[in-house]
Amino acid sequence: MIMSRPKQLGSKEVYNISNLQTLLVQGCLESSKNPLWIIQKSDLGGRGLFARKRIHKGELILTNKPLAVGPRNSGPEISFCSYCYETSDEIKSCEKCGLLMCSKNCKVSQMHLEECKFISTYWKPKSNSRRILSILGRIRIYIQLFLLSSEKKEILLHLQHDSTSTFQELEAIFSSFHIPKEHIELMKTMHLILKINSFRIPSSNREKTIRLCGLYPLAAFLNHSCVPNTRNIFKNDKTMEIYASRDIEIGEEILSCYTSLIWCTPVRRYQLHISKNFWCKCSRCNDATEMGTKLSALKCFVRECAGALLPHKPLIATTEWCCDTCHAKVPVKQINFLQSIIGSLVRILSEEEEIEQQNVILKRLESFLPCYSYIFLDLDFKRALKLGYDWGTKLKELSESRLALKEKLCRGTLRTTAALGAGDAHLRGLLLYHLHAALAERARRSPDLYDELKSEIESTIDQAYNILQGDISAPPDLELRRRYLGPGCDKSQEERFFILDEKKNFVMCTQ
Ligand SMILES: C[S@@+](CC[C@H](N)C(=O)[O-])C[C@H]1O[C@@H](n2cnc3c(N)ncnc32)[C@H](O)[C@@H]1O
Repeated sequence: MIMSRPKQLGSKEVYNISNLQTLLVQGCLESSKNPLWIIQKSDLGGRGLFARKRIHKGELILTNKPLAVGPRNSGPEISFCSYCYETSDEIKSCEKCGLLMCSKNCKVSQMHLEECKFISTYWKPKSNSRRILSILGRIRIYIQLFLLSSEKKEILLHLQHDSTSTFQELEAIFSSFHIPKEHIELMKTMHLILKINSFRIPSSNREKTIRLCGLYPLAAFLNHSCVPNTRNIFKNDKTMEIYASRDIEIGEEILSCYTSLIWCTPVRRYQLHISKNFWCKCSRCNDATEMGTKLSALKCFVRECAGALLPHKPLIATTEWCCDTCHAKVPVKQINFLQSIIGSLVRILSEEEEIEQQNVILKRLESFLPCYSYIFLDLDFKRALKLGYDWGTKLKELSESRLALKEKLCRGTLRTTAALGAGDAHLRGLLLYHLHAALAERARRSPDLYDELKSEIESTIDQAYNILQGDISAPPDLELRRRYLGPGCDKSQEERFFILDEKKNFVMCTQ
């Protein structure tokens, strides 16, 4: 049970990289014995995974099972099963350990039996109140880490940890349970490791589960880039698969993205600093124009000038901003002030569900922001996905103009993500799916248009399928649409469009 606290990553750990490679290959047995990756020292920071051979776009690079999965820290206090993480009102606590569970299946699972023994032996709740028992479910991720095999624990202790984090989130636990002192110390270490290395697991489309994160021992060695060359897929059993989102050359670092591709440089860098404790220095962060997209831009303050203000030295937080047309310079203080006003408007915008109301706020934002600002891109992306799928209106019920808007938003957002060099990122898969859905709906309404739209209807669903297949958050009818509306289907037009009938589609998707 005793584990020593990992040291800060230093030259000794880098020196031990070949041992680490062996440890990871042996400890992550789900990966092939002849991996496509090798662990090496990275210029970005610490160690990273590098391509041992040329990896082609779409190729599976690695498969990784989590060491532990648990609820993300944030989130509302809702009742959920500590094992399957489904939300339910039918939750009862185990009379031995107090963990809350929804069914006998969860209660008799091997995992619960082991954890139940551990909790009832070492951790005593100070009361049996529901609040305290629900805390136990939220910290099961630590219990899973305590119970790892010695081989897996060794990998865990090689992971980088955040030396600056506080333990505020753990205080509620320490004050609610009698926990041995050495466990408290270990939980603090685990907390630091989880902060830097855990991955958000997307929510499943089928079950109502709470928001989860997982610790993936091999994927934890992937460094970050704001223009990554991989995408992650999470399977139903929470296994992660990493695919190449573009071709990766031999010796090139394999990079993941810890943040949103759509956000602009100052926002991404700040979020990475807060969440993962580093200032990103990747090629996109170092390019003020972000591959020519100018997502960070503000309108120039000089009257009559149609130029855009961009950070002069984007890696320096205090850098002045310069106009790309009249070359006027603006101190960062003024920029920060304006950005805080924009931030308040964006907060109102994100709470507003009505497109008409959103448009009023957008008009105000247009006074400060050029049309290519990331704020409009982010909104376009959300609207493209929600139109016909959320806001209480189904695709079939969308007006002609809203359907055309959905198509336009998908195309515009796809163009910008392509300019960023994001390759076959997850977000491109979603946009292609929604573009396909809008085109197919147009052809369903006007069958005469089918021949004209057919090849794009087919290619968009085919590409979306190749990117999203197998992911727990993929649209439920992805596979069905590809089978009926994708390339190579020999059914008649009428038969192919049969699946757009919602009731039949639903029955077939759940079969
Ligand atoms: C999940 S770990 C990645 C593996 C890590 N390099 C190691 O040696 O264990 C994340 C940490 O790696 C470093 N890192 C990852 N990507 C980076 C980047 N683009 N720029 C600077 N540091 C980065 C940061 O210290 C970050 O907190």
